[in-house]
Amino acid sequence: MVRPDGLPGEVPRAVGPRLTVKAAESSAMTVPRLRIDRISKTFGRARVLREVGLDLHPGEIHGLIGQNGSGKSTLAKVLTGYHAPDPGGQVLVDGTLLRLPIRPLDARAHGLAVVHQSLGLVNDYTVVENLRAGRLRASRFSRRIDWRHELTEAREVLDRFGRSVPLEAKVGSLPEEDRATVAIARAIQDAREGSGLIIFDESTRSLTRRSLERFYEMLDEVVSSGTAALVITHRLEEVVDAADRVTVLRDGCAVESGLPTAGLREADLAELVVGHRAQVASDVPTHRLGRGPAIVETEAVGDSPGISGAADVSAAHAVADTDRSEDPDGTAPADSNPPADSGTPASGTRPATIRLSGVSGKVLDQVDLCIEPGEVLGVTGLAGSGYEELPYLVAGARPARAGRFTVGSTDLDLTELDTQRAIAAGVALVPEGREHAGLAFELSVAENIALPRSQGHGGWKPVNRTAEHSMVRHWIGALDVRPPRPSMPVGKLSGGNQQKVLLAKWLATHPRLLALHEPTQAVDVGARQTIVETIRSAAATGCAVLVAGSDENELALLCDRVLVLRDGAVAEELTDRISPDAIVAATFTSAARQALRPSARAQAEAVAATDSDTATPANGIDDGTVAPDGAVVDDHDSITNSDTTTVDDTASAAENDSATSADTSGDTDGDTGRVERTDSGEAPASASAASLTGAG
Ligand SMILES: Nc1ncnc2c1ncn2[C@@H]1O[C@H](COP(=O)(O)OP(=O)(O)OP(=O)(O)O)[C@@H](O)[C@H]1O
Repeated sequence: MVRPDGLPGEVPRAVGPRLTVKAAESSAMTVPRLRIDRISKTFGRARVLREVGLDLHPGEIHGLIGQNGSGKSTLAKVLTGYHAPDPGGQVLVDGTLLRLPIRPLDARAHGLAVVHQSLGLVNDYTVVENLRAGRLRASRFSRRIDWRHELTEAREVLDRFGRSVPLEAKVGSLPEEDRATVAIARAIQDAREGSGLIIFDESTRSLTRRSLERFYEMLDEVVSSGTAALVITHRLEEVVDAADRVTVLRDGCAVESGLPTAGLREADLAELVVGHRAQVASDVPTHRLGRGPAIVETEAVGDSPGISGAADVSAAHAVADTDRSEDPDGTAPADSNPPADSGTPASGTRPATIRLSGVSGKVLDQVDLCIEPGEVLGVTGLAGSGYEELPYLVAGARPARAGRFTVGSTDLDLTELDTQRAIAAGVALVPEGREHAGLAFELSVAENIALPRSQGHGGWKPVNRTAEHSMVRHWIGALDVRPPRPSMPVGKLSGGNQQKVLLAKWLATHPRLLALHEPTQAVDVGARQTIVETIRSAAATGCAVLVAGSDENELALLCDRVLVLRDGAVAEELTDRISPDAIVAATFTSAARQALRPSARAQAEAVAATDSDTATPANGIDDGTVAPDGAVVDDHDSITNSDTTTVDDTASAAENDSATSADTSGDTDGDTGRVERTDSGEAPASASAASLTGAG
């Protein structure tokens, strides 16, 4: 069937409203909470948003999806005033036209909150400081901050999440899931009943299944008062399950705007995202290689001295020796850098089984496992079960209490392993949290990819620029990094493209063991396929791959074998029929995944059933089929915390930033020698302000 809009694929089915009753009533009766009309944005000569239009209704959860680099984060940043849009567009909140570029104070006054992809936390601040920044109150008498009160407030906010995050820990020392929890909780605490809207830019990406379910429970509560939410995500299942409607960006254009999600499947959304049929987890064949060695497990949960943060992982890897001169049997891949770096290991590599024995960390206790060359082994479990530690322990990035790493005649004591030795032995670690542990954002794509190979044992090695250039080009091509410009600062790439660079950086070392933590986080459905294929190609050349992940879809796509951990030990091994459902069942020891937003789904299905003959058109929801009474409209007065002492005025910092972000400075394109005009105001005035505004 040919679509009227000329796009590939079938016309999406107009399957009737899947809105919650309140959202549907509101949409029929009220002005949109947010209306974006013809918003465009150009960086230099690249137009990354093209006349985007989108309505967000009171009480709805609206998904925003699209390929990496399609402009989702840019749109979110336009809405907070971080970017000035091109002239010509409009943004209205509850019918009120906002001045463009949006002033952060205006955004705030209209109840517009954003959790940016980078989470916007200050790593050196504690959890309570991050949660309460901008809201801290001084005692009336002493004029000092009442920390007891602040702790109570912060605890209450986190309790809603049902996740215990240490309130006085520095945020930089927390695992990604806790960091995401803090950022989301901070936005949700500001939600004002019946008004405002919250934008979540890929903020759920590091939430494990339970936390995701809890997140949507909370969000459901928040939107049921009339607040609206825009959820930017690559997890299509999240959109199908939890969003009322969805907007799809492709190359900066809204190819669908406000499409009801009722009746849509992940595959439909994938097709809309990439423009053609793409593989999703439900397409994965249920048979798998299933060639795992026997597993030995033990029970008790151990304790160990504190784990050093992952923040130093990248730097340590970067300065580590890549000569592998400590490799006693000479089986480690050589540090060759062939011009046509095809991804095959250097000659002389003899694939050998990797044996990990008695591995104990903070949670892991005496775990034994083997990974065959060419095998992709997944490890998963509930948060805190220990699976997240494994990649870091084998890469020397966190201290092990005990354990050995054996491959060929190389036998390493994990308690003495550091990142330099691990790299020398052919272990590459792709950590979670690329922002603070994986990439140097100010450096170019080429510099990041070349970093692990650029330093030798005891000093700098001469660099063969030609070989390096072709190696970098090879990996940019293999992983389809967009735009394919080696000279582009990594910080200016979209999140998914940054993830591809991170992977390229370590694949380029031709590791013998590639240890990955959440490797397809924040990548779109098409890029996920590319990454999966690239990892499998590395495996096909003899690399052993260890994937620690919480995303059952990713594990099902990628792995030959999956180990499910509980309480620091291997509890189950899946060797065949590795489907997302099988992984979830083994992880939660329950039969099925819970729906993310069961109440809304039930309501939507009921509405869809009764109104099936008056189906909603694909391009809008105002079909007048829903009874008008009970619509939720709330007036929203601007908030000014005049009676509170503010320690950090994030809004004004962001405003300061947006004032300077009017496309004035040049970004030199090293490939062409051209100077391109780009947004100069990317870095807000101070690091803390940048973090707190969250953009970047
Ligand atoms: N400050 C900037 N200067 C130049 N180009 C930029 C800048 N910020 C973003 N871009 C480019 O704009 C395009 C859209 O990026 P954006 O981050 O909005 O994509 P996205 O849809 O959020 O992608 P992802 O899903 O990977 O996060 C990308 O090509 C990106 O490289």
